[in-house]
Amino acid sequence: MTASEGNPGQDGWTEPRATALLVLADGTVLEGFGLGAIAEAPGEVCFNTAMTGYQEILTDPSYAGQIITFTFPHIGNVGVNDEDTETVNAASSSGVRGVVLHADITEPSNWRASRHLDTWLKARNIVGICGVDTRALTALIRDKGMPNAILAHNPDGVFDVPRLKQQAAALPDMAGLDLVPLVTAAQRYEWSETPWQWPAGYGQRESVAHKVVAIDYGMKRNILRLLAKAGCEITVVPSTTSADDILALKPDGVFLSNGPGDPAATGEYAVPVIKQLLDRRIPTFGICLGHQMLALAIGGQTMKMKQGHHGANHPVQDKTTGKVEIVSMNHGFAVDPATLPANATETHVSLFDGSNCGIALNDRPAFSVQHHPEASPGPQDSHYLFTRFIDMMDAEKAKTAA
Ligand SMILES: NC(=O)CC[C@H](N)C(=O)O
Repeated sequence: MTASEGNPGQDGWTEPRATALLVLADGTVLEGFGLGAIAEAPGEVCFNTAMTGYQEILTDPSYAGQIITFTFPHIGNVGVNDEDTETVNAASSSGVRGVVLHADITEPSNWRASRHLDTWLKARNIVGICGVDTRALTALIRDKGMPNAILAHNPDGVFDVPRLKQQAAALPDMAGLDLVPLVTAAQRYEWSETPWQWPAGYGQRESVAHKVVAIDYGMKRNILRLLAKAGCEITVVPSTTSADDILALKPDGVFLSNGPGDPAATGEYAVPVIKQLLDRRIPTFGICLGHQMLALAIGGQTMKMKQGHHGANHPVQDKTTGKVEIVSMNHGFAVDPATLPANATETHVSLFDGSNCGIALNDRPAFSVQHHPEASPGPQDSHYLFTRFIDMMDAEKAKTAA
């Protein structure tokens, strides 16, 4: 059912009846028209300000347990294709649970499109709603923080609102939730694909200079492609892989991936492993959840943000160079810079709200950033942060050789 088709009201065809409801934990009910899967999806509602890249956003495993409200009103115009999916397991539907749109989805208009977004949402079991005043919902999130909610879609327009309200109010807080097990790889695998280039599409790594183990907390393909392009032979390992098993692969460096949920809730398996790798002076690079867990591993703390950062136009300053970058962001937790130990330096900061966006260790070869360089505007196949990681591995190799 789409908004343009509508549904008859109880007294005839005068009023289109709501076929989807977004029921917030505080009892607020937003009505609209259902899209995607016919189901009920619980999640934390965030807003994303990106004007493009919805397929990559909707397939970012970091969004597990969340419902995304797009502030850009027209989503779906270019359809979806078979190439821009970020989840490594293309069939995986364990990421985002729901999507809130202002306008109904139009017919796809793009030469790369292979499907309508609505059909694709159904196939991935993602519930959607359109016809929502997304500006008002965004304002609500900015005022009150990201609420829990249930997004319900029923083409018949019949909803048990009191039950939905009760269930929404009873949902657990995102703080304290470890969602990595939902999205991490079941088995280790090798990666050699490089970024997309006109006209050939995705390529294959040509030469190998470094061996990297990437720990999968919710890995995205384009990060792996940039590592491959930089000359890394990559083995991706599940999130619970021990430090001994990682060291047995003799890595020149370790990459800590992005991922969903509360970084502090991954304590038992992730942080102790990262600590051991740091003690062995393995060069380490972390992005987003990986950044937050590197901070935890050195004794820092993370905290829940009120509205989080989700979008493609966030200004971040690299304090080591003074340069300001416009970056992609997707996080609801942040490292508290006041808790960083003396052997760590804050390297990046958000110019939007001053929150921490990067750290480097002074006594060991390790650094990490909160934002997503592989998804940020600019020359993505040669991003300087990936070069920094390569340089770090080179420097450490030179040191051990000397
Ligand atoms: N993209 C990510 O890796 C997100 C990290 C973490 N789940 C957060 O929300 O802050």
